[in-house]
Amino acid sequence: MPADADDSPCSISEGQGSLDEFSLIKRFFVRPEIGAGAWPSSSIGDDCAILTIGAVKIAVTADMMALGTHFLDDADPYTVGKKALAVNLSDLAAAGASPKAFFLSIALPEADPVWLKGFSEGLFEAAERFHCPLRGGDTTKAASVNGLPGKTCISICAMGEVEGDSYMTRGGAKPGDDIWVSGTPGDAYAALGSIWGQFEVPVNDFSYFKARMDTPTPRVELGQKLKSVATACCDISDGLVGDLGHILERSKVSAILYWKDFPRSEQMKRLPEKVQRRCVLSGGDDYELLFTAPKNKRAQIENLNEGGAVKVTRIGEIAPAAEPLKVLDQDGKSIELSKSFNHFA
Ligand SMILES: Nc1ncnc2c1ncn2[C@@H]1O[C@H](COP(=O)(O)OP(=O)(O)OP(=O)(O)O)[C@@H](O)[C@H]1O
Ligand SMILES: Cc1ncc(C[n+]2csc(CCOP(=O)(O)O)c2C)c(N)n1
Ligand SMILES: [Mg+2]
Repeated sequence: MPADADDSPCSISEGQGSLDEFSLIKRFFVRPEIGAGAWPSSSIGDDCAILTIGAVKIAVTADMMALGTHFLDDADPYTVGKKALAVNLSDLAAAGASPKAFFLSIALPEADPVWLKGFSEGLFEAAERFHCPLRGGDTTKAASVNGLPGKTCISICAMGEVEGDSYMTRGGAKPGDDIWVSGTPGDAYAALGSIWGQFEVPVNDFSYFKARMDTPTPRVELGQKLKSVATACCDISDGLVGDLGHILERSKVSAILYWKDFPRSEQMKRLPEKVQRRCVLSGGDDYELLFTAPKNKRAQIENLNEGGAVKVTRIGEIAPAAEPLKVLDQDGKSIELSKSFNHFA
């Protein structure tokens, strides 16, 4: 369905006076439209830019990942390659676009054939699975600084086909809409938080959580099915509540979420309640889809769970903008929220 485009030049939230990830984008990179003759697109702030090229629209996204910031320093190269493409395809999924091409730019401290073999195998496994060929890119050396080796940094730009006006953005959620999420968010952070020593997970469950962190499945097929019913959609990279905040801001609405309704993996349910809330609500690295849809689409959306590769679950509803975003526990009390991921907060 045609999504509501937000044409204001500055629609990314600015943090509380500080220069966090989103306030720096807004302050330094969001500009009024200058492109006479350029391919039109709505303002920066969605998972993908939807570019109109004559009668055709394409979805374009770019995601950079660095060892140490997005991957543990000793991450297995196969995992790095596979996840690097998967997170870009996840942005295409959030737009309901079908992957068609990607470009790879990579900075390497050294030309290590063992690392490159593993990386390229992971990368092309994801490319083949989603029929998305590599069409170009750039390769440079990550120079050492003050005697310290440079860090591997990967930037991928992925492009997808949009069918007519059928695509999703973060704008378009309306008061009264249901809020849905795919899969079981929080699992990836259960691995990362335990590696960082913030909490413990049962030894037998760690490999499940680690696999969810290392090998997210971009919900490309689900995105295609949702584009005709959802009013807004995003993927969850920073954390569910933080990413929902982007939908709320773009759509100029608020939301109430019901913690008792949140889908949780069996492994997640074995963790203490406080840890579950931290992981599921604000963990990040989930690459599940978070979307809104009118109540009269419930049966149609629930039908997707018949034979679909991933379940979708209703977790709340969209409220008028005047209300603050709330997550309520089973007694109707507001849950205190941790911050979702933000590179400079
Ligand atoms: N340096 C930049 N210049 C222009 N636009 C940017 C820049 N950095 C981010 N953006 C845009 O700002 C918005 C938020 O960026 P962000 O990387 O958080 O995207 P996201 O989809 O929320 O996260 P992810 O990429 O992890 O899925 C997106 O629309 C993105 O295209
Ligand atoms: C070593 C290490 N530290 C932290 C994280 C978590 N993490 C990094 S970036 C990000 C949000 C998405 O990134 P972006 O906004 O750049 O697309 C998250 C959840 C990780 N996976 N590995
Ligand atoms: Mg995204």
